[in-house]
Amino acid sequence: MPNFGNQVQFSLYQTMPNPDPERLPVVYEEWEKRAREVLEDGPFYYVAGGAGGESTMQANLQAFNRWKIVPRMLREVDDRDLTVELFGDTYDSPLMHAPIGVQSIIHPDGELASARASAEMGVPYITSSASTKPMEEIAKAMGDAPKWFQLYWNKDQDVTASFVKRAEASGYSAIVVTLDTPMMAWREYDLKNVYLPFLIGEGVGNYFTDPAFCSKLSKSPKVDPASAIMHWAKTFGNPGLTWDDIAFLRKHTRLPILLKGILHPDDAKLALDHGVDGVIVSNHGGRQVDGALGALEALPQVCDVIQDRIPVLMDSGIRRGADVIKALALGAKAVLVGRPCMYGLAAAGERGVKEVLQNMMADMDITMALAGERSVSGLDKSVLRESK
Ligand SMILES: Cc1cc2nc3c(=O)[nH]c(=O)nc-3n(C[C@H](O)[C@H](O)[C@H](O)COP(=O)(O)O)c2cc1C
Ligand SMILES: CCCCCCC(=O)C(=O)O
Repeated sequence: MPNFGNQVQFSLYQTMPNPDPERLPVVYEEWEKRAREVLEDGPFYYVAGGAGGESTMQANLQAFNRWKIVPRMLREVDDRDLTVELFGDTYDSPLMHAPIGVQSIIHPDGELASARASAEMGVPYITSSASTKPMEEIAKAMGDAPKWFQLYWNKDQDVTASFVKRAEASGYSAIVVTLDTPMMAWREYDLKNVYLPFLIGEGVGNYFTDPAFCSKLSKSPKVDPASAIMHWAKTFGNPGLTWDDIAFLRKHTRLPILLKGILHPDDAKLALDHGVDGVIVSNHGGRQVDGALGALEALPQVCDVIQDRIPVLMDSGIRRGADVIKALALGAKAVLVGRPCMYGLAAAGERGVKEVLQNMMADMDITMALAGERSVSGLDKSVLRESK
């Protein structure tokens, strides 16, 4: 994909001197502002808010400011390579669409719009267990485009096993197990707004179409949705899980397993000891533990422990191309993009998500070139300096 960034940049400049007044934002803060304009308080703050006083959300952004790029000159950066290899597959770029549930609260097309936009951009889409649309429908909307499945480990092991089986059957090529959400955090805005999407039936699409889940109900979700939601609420989270349970998952799938939510180096070591295939350094976008460290702060230590034996990915705070470059230079193989895509979805549906991903990819490509690097796989710490 040589000069991808410049092509996107020129197509934006081509509208000079009369830019289309309807054109979509380029600036991240303007996407967020657009989302604020179109969404009610409940959904907007569900997306934009974090746990407690949101100090972790702030830490995520501040962590990127602590690292500065030190550009190199005269390094023949005309042809660039954004591709990355993960689990034997080659992806067009190191960007992935983060698993995000309940997207119908943001746009009526919900996950279908995000998945299609990701497919168009060659960005792997990670379908959330808490999607409003069933995982099979999302997979179908994407055709052969790359897709992974994110698992919320249900208290009912039959449901967990069934989700993994359905994901395999519908063409997902990796399982991302999110470990940091055994229960909902203390989210002040949602409590203030008395807003929890699941209680109005959003985010249960995968459960209400699951044979194992439905077999435990006395009436089908269609006949008695309120009881089905109550059953969902009782079984959704699984705070009793331990590292020993990873063996159960390994027994139920041949797909690569990645653990999402790893921040502590000791947990990185345990992940290796338990034979998983990858880890994702993440604090869930500051939505779970208030007062936690920024995800980028945790990345170098996790990478030190992993020592390239399995891929390390990261998310939480990726907003612009430079953030991607910093995360890759500190050892991430790829990054997950979360809230920016959701603001794109709110503002302009599928087109909005595509625009956000395309611009981030272009920005990343140009920033990499200007920093003096030709390929994402060549990025390392030598391009960065830590500012005290
Ligand atoms: C509205 C919303 C819903 C989310 N739903 C899920 C989910 O279902 N599963 C999951 O693993 N992570 C979920 N996440 C966390 C994201 O995958 C990702 O870790 C986070 O958005 C990264 O932070 P950032 O968006 O601030 O960069 C959600 C995040 C948001 C904003
Ligand atoms: C009951 C907790 C559900 C959380 C699912 C969606 C999610 O991960 C989020 O951050 O919101």
